Amino acid sequence: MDLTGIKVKLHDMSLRDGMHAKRHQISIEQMQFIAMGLDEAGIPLIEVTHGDGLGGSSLNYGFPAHTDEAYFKAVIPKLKNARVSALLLPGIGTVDHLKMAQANGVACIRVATHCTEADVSEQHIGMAAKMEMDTVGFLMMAHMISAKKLLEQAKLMESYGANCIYCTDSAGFMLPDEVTEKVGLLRAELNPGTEIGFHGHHNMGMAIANSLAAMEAGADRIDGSVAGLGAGAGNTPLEVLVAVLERMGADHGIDLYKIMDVAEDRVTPMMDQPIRVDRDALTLGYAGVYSSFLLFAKRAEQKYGIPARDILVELGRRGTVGGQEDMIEDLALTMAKAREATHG
Ligand SMILES: C[C@H](O)CC(=O)C(=O)O
Ligand SMILES: [Mn+2]
Repeated sequence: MDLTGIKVKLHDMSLRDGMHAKRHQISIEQMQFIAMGLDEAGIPLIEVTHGDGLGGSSLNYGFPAHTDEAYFKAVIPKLKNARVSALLLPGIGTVDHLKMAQANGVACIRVATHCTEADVSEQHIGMAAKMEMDTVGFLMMAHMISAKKLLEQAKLMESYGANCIYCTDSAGFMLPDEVTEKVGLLRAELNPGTEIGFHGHHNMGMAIANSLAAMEAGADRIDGSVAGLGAGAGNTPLEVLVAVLERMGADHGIDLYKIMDVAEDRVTPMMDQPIRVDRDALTLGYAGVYSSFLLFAKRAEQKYGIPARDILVELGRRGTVGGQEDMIEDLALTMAKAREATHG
């Protein structure tokens, strides 16, 4: 693979996808400390939002330590160069959230839908584009449909005004060939001016390889998290990706030692548990399950005595998708009752 001179924009997820791993409890001071480190290392884009996006604060998704608005007000004025993005899932986040984000200095809105539901993004993408924001369409769980179907959904988002479209491997299920096929088709068929992005999870240990495959297939933006802080086994670990890109001679614009230090000195010390491919995280990838279900399944294991792995496998078999977090406890309870009926 030759990525010599290939330009890529790295987008940090530790303060948004990382919120899942921290049960949305990152403090204001931690947010500022990490964001400033990322900025100094040259990361151009930093996502700051509840793990489930603007308006995610709820019983279903989890209540955060602070509001999105409080995080924006604390973080954005501290940044010298980096711009901040916010995630928005239509139905959870509203147009009012979008306006609040822009008023607080958010430059980029990423409108996320399940990969078959791009049509629900029309209002939010249209509004963000009209507000002249960097407007991204983010197609989640992209392993669940064919490349052709993904392209159809991507074209819808592009037609609503998105200037960048993401292929999102929410379950960390994809292998490099699938990434090549999907990102390659988006690159070939979308408008040449539309950027392409890839968001990976490390559940099968493939996040770096998949990100490289995405770049080779034409992706302009790659998501990752420092020290991998993110849902499941985490996102593409940014400091590792930067080291690999450095070796390959790609044009990434990041200071390698500074990003390593952010990972080691700022992010790792605040992890509640090691972010690694443990058997449950591996099951997410293997069974194609939404990464943010991991901690819900682990909690259900504690409560009902059903192994998280069994719960996750069943969630995968049922084809559950983001937004169905309430199903996890329901399923664990059903499985516990069935087990009791069988074993007495
Ligand atoms: C709301 C999800 O956490 C978005 C995401 O990062 C993914 O689908 O992956
Ligand atoms: Mn993610």
